[in-house]
Formats: sequence, structure tokens, C-alpha cells
Amino acid sequence: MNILAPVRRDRVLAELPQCLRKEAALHVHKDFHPRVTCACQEHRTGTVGRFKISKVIVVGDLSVGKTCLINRFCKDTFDKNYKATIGVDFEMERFEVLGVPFSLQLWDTAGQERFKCIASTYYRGAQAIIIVFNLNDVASLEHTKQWLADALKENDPSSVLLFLVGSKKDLSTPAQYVLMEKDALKVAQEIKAEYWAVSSLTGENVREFFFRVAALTFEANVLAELEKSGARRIGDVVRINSDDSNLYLTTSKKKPTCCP
Ligand SMILES: Nc1nc2c(ncn2[C@@H]2O[C@H](COP(=O)(O)OP(=O)(O)OP(=O)(O)O)[C@@H](O)[C@H]2O)c(=O)[nH]1
Repeated sequence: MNILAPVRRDRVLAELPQCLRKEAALHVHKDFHPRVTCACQEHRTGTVGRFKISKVIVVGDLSVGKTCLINRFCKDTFDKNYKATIGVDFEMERFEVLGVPFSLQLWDTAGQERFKCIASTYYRGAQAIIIVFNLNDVASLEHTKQWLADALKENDPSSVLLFLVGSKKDLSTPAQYVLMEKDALKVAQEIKAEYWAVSSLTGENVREFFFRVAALTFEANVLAELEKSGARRIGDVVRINSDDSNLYLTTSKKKPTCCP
């Protein structure tokens, strides 16, 4: 029995949201990977859409705006008063991507040094890492590499998606922003992260950014599932029904029709 309420209409993704800057994007394809689109059409997304919840961690210096960013997206609120995150906090967001339900668990971690050791115990198992810096504070951009190094100690660098997010865009003049963006793009390219600039106060780019995180995490998950089932496909033993009959897969197994 499905006890979950339907996904909110404004969390439905039928197309791949585009990157902010092509120079620092995880990829620049216009559409979802064709194998992913096909798998969704044929309901072959495995655990994605049924049991899987993807963990996303948000790290960065104190007061760069991590909590405000999550709150703007999940609750559409903004608090101008600073309240330090103690340890960690998390929000769940449910999406529907290409007709498949998909959930993100967004972990807000503490930027303050004294709470860092509690927060870092929650880094493990992330599928995406969002490293936030303040667009008006160059030191916070410089610190992003250390935040990333710490987060990667607990995760597999080859499979995690990275996002570098400049916050508080509303506080930069256009000229200041251009200068900061130049440096940020360099860092993003170096660490192989996708670059975004947002304002939680005005809401600029916040929704677009999280939609992109959801879409790319979903895509990576489905591709991983397909890889797993593909590896299992030939010569494997598959148990069918409950009568313990065994079916051996052979090379003659037909490929799904729309699969590229
Ligand atoms: N003008 C402006 N202020 C912001 C923005 N985002 C956050 N702030 C302010 O920056 C301060 C810190 O924001 P938080 O979201 O609490 O920062 P944090 O990174 O979660 O801080 P820690 O929990 O200590 O790690 C608060 O006073 C916010 O109101 C923004 O987009 N624009």
C-alpha cells in the first residue's frame, strides 16, 4: 500500500533542467540520457522510484547561507537572523522525474568549527555534495576545497556529483559578481563541480538549482541501476516466482525495444 501523498505538482520534472554556465557544468546535454528516458518509459528503473532515497550533503563555511538555501527551496521561507546549525539537520524532498518518484534527503551541516566533528559523521553515503560559499567573501571560496576534501574522505569520489554554489547574489553589485564568478568558475573546473549562483533572499536560481541536482542525481542512479542489471544479464541465475524454479539468462535474451 502506498501511504505517501502524491508528489507536489511543482516538483514534477518532465525535462532535463539546464546548467547555469556551460564552462562549469557536469554535462551540457539538452535531454536526459536516452537509456534513462527509455528505462523510465519501460518501468525498468529498478530500486530507483521504489525504495531509494538519495542523500545530498550541503557543506561550507559558517554563515554562508546553507540553511537559508535549503529553507528557501523546501519551505519557501527566508530568515534574516543567523542561527547556527548545531551538528546537522535534514529535509526530505520528493520529486517525480520522467514519471518516476524520486526522493532527495538534503543534509544541512554545521559550518562552525566546534560543530564540524559532529557534522562530518553524517557525510558518509552522499550521492551529491553541495559546497556553498558566499559570493561576497573570497575566503569562503578558498575554503571550499578543504570542505570538499573532508566530505570526500567519507565518500567515493568517482561516483559522487559535485556542485559549487555561490550564495547571497543579491548582495553583490554586477561588477563584483563578474569578478567573483571568474574565480569561482576556475575552482569549479578544478574540482569538477557544476557552478551555480543563487540568492535565498530573492529566490533567484534556487528552484532551478535544486531541480538540476534532483535531475542529475536521478540520471546517475538510473544509469547505475541499468549497469547493475546489465552486468547481471548474461549467464546469471534468476529465481522466478515462489516455486524455486531457476532461469538461466543467455546471450539470446532480447534487448528492450527502445534501448539505444
Ligand atoms: N542577503 C542575503 N542574506 C542571506 C542569504 N542567505 C543567507 N543569508 C543570511 O546569512 C546568515 C547566515 O545564513 P545561514 O543559512 O544560517 O548560514 P549557514 O551557512 O547555514 O550557517 P551555519 O549553520 O553556521 O553553518 C543569515 O543571517 C541569513 O539571513 C542571501 O541569499 N541573501
